[in-house]
Amino acid sequence: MAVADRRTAEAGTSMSRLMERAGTAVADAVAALGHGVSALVLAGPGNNGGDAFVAARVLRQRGYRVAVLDLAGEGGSEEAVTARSAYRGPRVAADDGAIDAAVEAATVIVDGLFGGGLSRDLEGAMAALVTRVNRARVRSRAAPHVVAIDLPSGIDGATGMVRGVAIRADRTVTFECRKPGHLLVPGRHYCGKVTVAEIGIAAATLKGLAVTTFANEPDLWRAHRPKLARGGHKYDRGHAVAVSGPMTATGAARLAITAALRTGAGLATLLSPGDALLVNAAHLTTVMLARVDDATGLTEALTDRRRNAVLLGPGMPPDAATRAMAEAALAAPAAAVLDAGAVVAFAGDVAGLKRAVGEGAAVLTPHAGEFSRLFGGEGGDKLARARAAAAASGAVVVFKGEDTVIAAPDGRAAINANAPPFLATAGAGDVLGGIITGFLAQGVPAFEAAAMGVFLHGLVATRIGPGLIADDLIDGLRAARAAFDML
Ligand SMILES: NC(=O)C1=CN([C@@H]2O[C@H](COP(=O)(O)OP(=O)(O)OC[C@H]3O[C@@H](n4cnc5c(N)ncnc54)[C@H](O)[C@@H]3O)[C@@H](O)[C@H]2O)[C@H](O)CC1
Ligand SMILES: [K+]
Repeated sequence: MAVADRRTAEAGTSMSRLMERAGTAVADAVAALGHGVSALVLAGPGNNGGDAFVAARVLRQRGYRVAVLDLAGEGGSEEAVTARSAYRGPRVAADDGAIDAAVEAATVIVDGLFGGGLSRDLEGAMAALVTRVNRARVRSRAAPHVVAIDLPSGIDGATGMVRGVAIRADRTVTFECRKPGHLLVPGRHYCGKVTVAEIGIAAATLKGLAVTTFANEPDLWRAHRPKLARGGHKYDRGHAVAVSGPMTATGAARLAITAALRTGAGLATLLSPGDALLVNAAHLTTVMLARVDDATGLTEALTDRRRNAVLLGPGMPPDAATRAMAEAALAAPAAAVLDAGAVVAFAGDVAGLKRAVGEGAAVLTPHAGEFSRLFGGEGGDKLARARAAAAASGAVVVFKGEDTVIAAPDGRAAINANAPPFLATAGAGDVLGGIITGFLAQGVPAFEAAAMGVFLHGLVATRIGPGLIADDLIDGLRAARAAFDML
C-alpha cells in the first residue's frame, strides 16, 4: 500500500487527501451506527492516528460528541501532524482514571492506534489500553461498539497474527482492498465486519503494482471456469481418476472420485487394488472401476492419455509403495493431485518431490499436520509458509484450514475465507481433492483449479449448513455447481 500511496501522490493526489478521505470514511461508518453516538477516538503515532484525528474532526463537525485520547507522542508524518492540529475538540488525559471514565462513557470506540505500520509487539501502556478496550467491549450493559481504522491495532496486516495483544473490533474500515490480515486467522476474527472504502487510489495504480496476493474470490478465476460446449463429447470434459486405498480404507477415494464427476469431469474411474475391488464394485454405479495394484500398474493405467487428471493419497498409508505410486502419477502426462498419505510419503524429501513434479501440473492438499511433516515448521506466517512450500516443491500448494492458502510456484497466493466451521468433518478433505481433480480434468490450470475448488467446497458447505457430513457435500455439489457457474 505504501508504494500505491506514493504513486498516487506522484499522480497528483496527495497523501493528505488520502488521509482526509480515509478519516471521512471512518466518520461515515461511525455516523451510520445511528443517533446518540458518543465516540472515544484513540489516536496513535503514525498515519493510522492521522486518520483517527480526521475522523474525530469530521464527526465533531457533524455534531457528534467526540473525545480523543492522543497517544501520538512526538513526531509523526507531516500529514498526521496536520490532521492532529486541525482537530480542536476535547481530549482525554492519558491517565488511568480519565481513560477508564472515557471508555465507560463511550458508545463507540474508534481504534486508530496502529494500522499497516505496526512493526513490533504492543507493550506497556499501549497493551494495557488495548486490554481495557477489549474488556469494555464485552461488559454486559451498554458495551461500546468498536470500529477499527484499517486494521484492529495489534493485528499484523501482512500475516494476520496478533502482535502481543490486539483490539477486538465489531467493524473494520479499510482502504482500497482487504489485506492478508483481514483474511488470515486469527486476524480475521478480530476485525468484525470489514468494509472497504475507496479513497482515490486509482485501479490502474493498484494494477501496475503486480499484485501477487489475492482474496480467493470469483474475480481471481472467473475467466477460467470450464465452459460446456453445445454438442460436446463427454471426453471433452476430461476423464478423472482416483486411486483407492486398501480394502478397509476405500471410502475416501470413492468420495473424491464422485466429487470429481459432480464437478463436471466427463468420465471418472476408480483405480483399485485387487483386494478392494469387490468392496468398491459394490458401491459404484456411474464411476468406472479398474484394477491397479502398484506403481507399475498406475503408470500403465495412465498411458491412456484421455485419463488427464489423477488423485491419490486419500485412504492410503504414507509408505514407500504410496510414494512410488505418487511418483508414477507425477511422471504421467495427467495433472496430479496428492493428498493425505501421498503428501506425507515424501516427508523429509521435498527435493525428491520437486524432482518428481518436474514441469508437470501438480497440486498438493495438506492440512496443517501434513504440511509440517512434509515442509517442516509449525505455526507462524501461513502465507509465507505456503509460498515457500510451493517454491520448494514446484507444485501448487493448498495449505488447508479455516483460512486455506493456495500458493503457486510462481509466487501467486490466494487466501480463502468462505469455509464454514462445520466443514471440518471426516471426509471433507477427500471431497476437496476430488473437486480439484474434477476441475483439472476439465482443463483448468493448476492454480485456478485449486483456488476455484477451494471456493466451491466452501460454497457447497455453506449452502448445506451445520450438521453436514461429507456425503452431503457430494449431493449438494449438483446445485452448488450451478450456483458457482453464475458467480
Ligand atoms: N492507502 C492507504 O491505505 C492509506 C492509509 N493510511 C493510513 O496509514 C496507516 C499506516 O500508517 P503508518 O504511519 O505507516 O503506520 P501506523 O499508523 O500503523 O503506525 C506506525 C507508527 O507506529 C510505530 N509503531 C509500530 N509498532 C509499534 C508498537 N508495537 N508499539 C509502539 N509503536 C509502534 C512506528 O514506529 C510508527 O511510528 C494505515 O493503516 C492507514 O490507516 C493513510 O492515512 C491514507 C492512505
Ligand atoms: K487501527
